[in-house]
Amino acid sequence: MKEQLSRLIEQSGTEFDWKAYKYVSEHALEKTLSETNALFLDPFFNVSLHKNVFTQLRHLPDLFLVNLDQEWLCVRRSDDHFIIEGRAPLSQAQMSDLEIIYLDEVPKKLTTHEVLRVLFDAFPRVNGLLFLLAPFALIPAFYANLFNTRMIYNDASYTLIFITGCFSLLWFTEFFVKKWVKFKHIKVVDEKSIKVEKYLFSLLSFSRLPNNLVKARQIETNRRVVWDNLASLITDVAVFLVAYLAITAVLGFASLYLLLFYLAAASVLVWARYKNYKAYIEHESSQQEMLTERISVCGNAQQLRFYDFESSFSGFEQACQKIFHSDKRISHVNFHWDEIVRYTSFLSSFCLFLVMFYQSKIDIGVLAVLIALLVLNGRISAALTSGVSKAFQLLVSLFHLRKSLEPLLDSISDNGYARGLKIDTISTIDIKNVTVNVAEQPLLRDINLSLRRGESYAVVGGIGAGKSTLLKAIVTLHDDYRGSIIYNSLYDATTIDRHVFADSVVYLDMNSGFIKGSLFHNFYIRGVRSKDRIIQLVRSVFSNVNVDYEFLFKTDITDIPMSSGQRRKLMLYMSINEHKSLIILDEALINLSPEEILAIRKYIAKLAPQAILLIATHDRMISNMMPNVIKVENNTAALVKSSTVKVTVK
Ligand SMILES: Nc1ncnc2c1ncn2[C@@H]1O[C@H](COP(=O)(O)OP(=O)(O)OP(=O)(O)O)[C@@H](O)[C@H]1O
Repeated sequence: MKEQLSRLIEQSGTEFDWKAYKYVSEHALEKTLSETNALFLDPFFNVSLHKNVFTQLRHLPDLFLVNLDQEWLCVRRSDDHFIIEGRAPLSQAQMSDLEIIYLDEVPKKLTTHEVLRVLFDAFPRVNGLLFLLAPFALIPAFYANLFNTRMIYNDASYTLIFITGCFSLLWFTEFFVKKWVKFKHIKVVDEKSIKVEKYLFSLLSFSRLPNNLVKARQIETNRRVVWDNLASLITDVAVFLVAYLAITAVLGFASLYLLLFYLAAASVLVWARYKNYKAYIEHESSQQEMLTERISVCGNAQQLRFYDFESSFSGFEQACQKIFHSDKRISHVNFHWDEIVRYTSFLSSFCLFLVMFYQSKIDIGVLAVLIALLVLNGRISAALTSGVSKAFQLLVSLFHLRKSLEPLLDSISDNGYARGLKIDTISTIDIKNVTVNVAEQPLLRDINLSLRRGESYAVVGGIGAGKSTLLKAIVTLHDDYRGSIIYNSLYDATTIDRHVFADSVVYLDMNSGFIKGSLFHNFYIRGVRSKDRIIQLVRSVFSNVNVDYEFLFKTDITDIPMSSGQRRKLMLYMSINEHKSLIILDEALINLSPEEILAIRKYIAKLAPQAILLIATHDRMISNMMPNVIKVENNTAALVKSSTVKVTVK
């Protein structure tokens, strides 16, 4: 059992205290699980093991342990099959009603500061080896000093070749160890990066931030810069220390004068770099603006042809000018920086010569290692300038990380961090004394509505009346409201688990799009998993296309040419299935012919006859077709036509 548990934990990739796990003895299952649960160390998720019997196959997680004939086995889900190592895959029928153990991961509520601390903690420890590699920096110095020895003037050149061979060996050793450290660093960084992405991905749907694409992109680029720059910084500090100690070993007390020079040089370098901190920050923010501008322009590329070119370009041009301006400032900064670096290196040689000049009066022998000291001195000034530069980039990246993380994390609603209540199906929704606010102003007041299973409702009203906002509030996409929205007469909407929404709710509006990936993937993530059904539905949408393996599983959905109607129809078919008990279509039937609308309606009635169906529409045909009508007007919403109760409208 313990072995299988460790396989499950290992395969999940979560962080775990393996050392302490050694001492967990196998007791009764529940006790083993609770002792194991105490050992999860994941910085981003609260992880816990659970035992359960899943009656609904679709609720099975992708990775779990199953109790088969008194033996626990690790199972991975692949489409509709369940893969067990060393055994034939199990079918759905074989899986039903079995006891399983699975991992549940709930995102932790972290502040920006805590996320940054996790990023620092995640810095690959293997980079510590770079300190040990620093003495290799002495190789070029020793080698260059060969010219100061008699060996080079020896008649037999093979002595030089032999010595060079020995030095090359050392170089190669350093190269291979460094390469190994680099690969390990990249491997760990990749593993940690995916965790950060998983954390942000799990919270994204709870964010109310309009431009979280730009924020997510900022986090993506800057977290890597932090890890990479820290590694380089370690190398620079180590090389500086080793090379300086080597110089001290030769020059003794006199090396202190050099140290004073390095400290002065470091102060000038820090000043030169950091005085342009603002320029770098501005540069990044104008890059963000440019990205937002490009997204807007590219997203409307075809429309541009019908706009006035000069006026539409002038908006874009302003963003360009802003970025050119900051580019120019950065170029100036870098030009000056390069010159300061060159001059620092020149001055450091001068300083060394000066120290050597006086030191040679005390000990003439130091001149024998002049070349070695020159090389070491060069390494020190290179490490100094590179160190200051890396530390600067680190600081800039941390600034951007903070600036992106803060608004993103602040915008996450609290239910993103909690496991809510699980309900099998949504049978009623009661909206009680609800006042919905938009931009902190009441938009809809005192709404009281009861939505019942199997009933269909049209939601009508003028443009901007608040139909979409009301529908969003029902499915917790809009949470600025007073009053309560109660599911199944008992549970407040905000306390319902996200899995319930994924499993039981369809929410489509005009902006709903496909997720990058194959057609099959798009059906799969929306809960339609039977290949036969998918093929049948795809054929009904693309009547002239050969629906083969390539089309279904390989071609990216964004590369499939389709009309607006086909897009809309496909989206509806891939979202509706027999497990849906709440279907919200906010203007999602536009682009469809009356026949198609009727067909969709029948499809819903056939697959999910007990679902609560809400259709927000301006289309009279659709609202006339619906047995119940909710009218949103005069800052409130009320049922104006009902299949069960006669409603009188004043
Ligand atoms: N995120 C938001 N921030 C500020 N105001 C908003 C936001 N979303 C909607 N609104 C405002 O709330 C009001 C209602 O918008 P909503 O989209 O709910 O209307 P609607 O009835 O669905 O309109 P339509 O039929 O045009 O789609 C509008 O005045 C709109 O400007």
